[in-house]
Amino acid sequence: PDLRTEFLDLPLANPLMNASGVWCSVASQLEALAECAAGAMVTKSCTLAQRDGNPEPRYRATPWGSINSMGLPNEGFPYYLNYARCHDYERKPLFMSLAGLTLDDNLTMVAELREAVTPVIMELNLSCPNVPGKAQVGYDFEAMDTFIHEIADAYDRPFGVKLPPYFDIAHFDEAAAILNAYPQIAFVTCINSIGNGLVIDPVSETVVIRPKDGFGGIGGDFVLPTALANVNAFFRRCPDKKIIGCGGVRSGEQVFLHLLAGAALVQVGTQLFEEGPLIFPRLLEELQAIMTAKGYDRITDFQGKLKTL
Ligand SMILES: C=Cc1c(C(=O)O)[nH]c(=O)[nH]c1=O
Repeated sequence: PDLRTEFLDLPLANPLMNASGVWCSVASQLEALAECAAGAMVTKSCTLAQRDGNPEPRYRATPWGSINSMGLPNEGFPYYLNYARCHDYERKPLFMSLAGLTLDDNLTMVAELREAVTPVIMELNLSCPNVPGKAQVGYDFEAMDTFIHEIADAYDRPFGVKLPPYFDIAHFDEAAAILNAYPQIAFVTCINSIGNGLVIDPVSETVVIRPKDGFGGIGGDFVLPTALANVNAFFRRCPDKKIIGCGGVRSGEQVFLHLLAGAALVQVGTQLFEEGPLIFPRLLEELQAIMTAKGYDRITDFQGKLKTL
């Protein structure tokens, strides 16, 4: 079967990519992603200045997924802009995730990104759950509208937003109404981790990560139904935008489900953290086996064709 696809008129070898934050913080990781089998890649969300992030341990894998409270550690915007200037865009598209701590910081980064002659695709992160004292913009619809309005004005190109998971139909409606007011928003990435979960070790009777009394973003198997719901909810509500699916992908089957639910591309986070970039050939093989078994020749044979009862 043919796994080729396209995104914003760019050809991709396949619909897979990393989730921002995983295997994409430093040049050696970005180079590994550029060389691996994934069809695209995204950088770690960056702030204007370099950040150390939260104290360790700040990530833990569990049998059903992961918990993290990294605290937005990153090399700073100039580092990733420099990588974007050196990236081989013939090989695969590069997305750049921005997560400025203030609207002004985001505007500063966006203005510079606009001036930089590079075909990088901006993914604006509105959903970081782990910066102490910073509420998620994605859960404050007024702030979200203001952020998007200002950033759309400052950036003259199509861009996307990374959203937190929503759990209420009224919130899907309200978030989609904001996004649909901005044709410049070409894609929506659903979901970021489910914020502020708590993993407890029954033997030591202790939390498993140091920051925030052990509270952190949840990823992995556990978030799959929520991820699929958010992908499908925005797929239904934003017909003029592409949806990038993220959450709960550990095998070709979950890639298939995200595509069926309406995802154009599919990001891998927790399982990439655990397995490394060699996960991508495995996921592609597994997806092709599913497509062969079902008689699908290409992605568009089933993409977005989820059936209801
Ligand atoms: C950008 C910060 C994020 C982080 C983090 O750096 O703590 N963790 C997540 O699960 N999602 C984020 O968006």
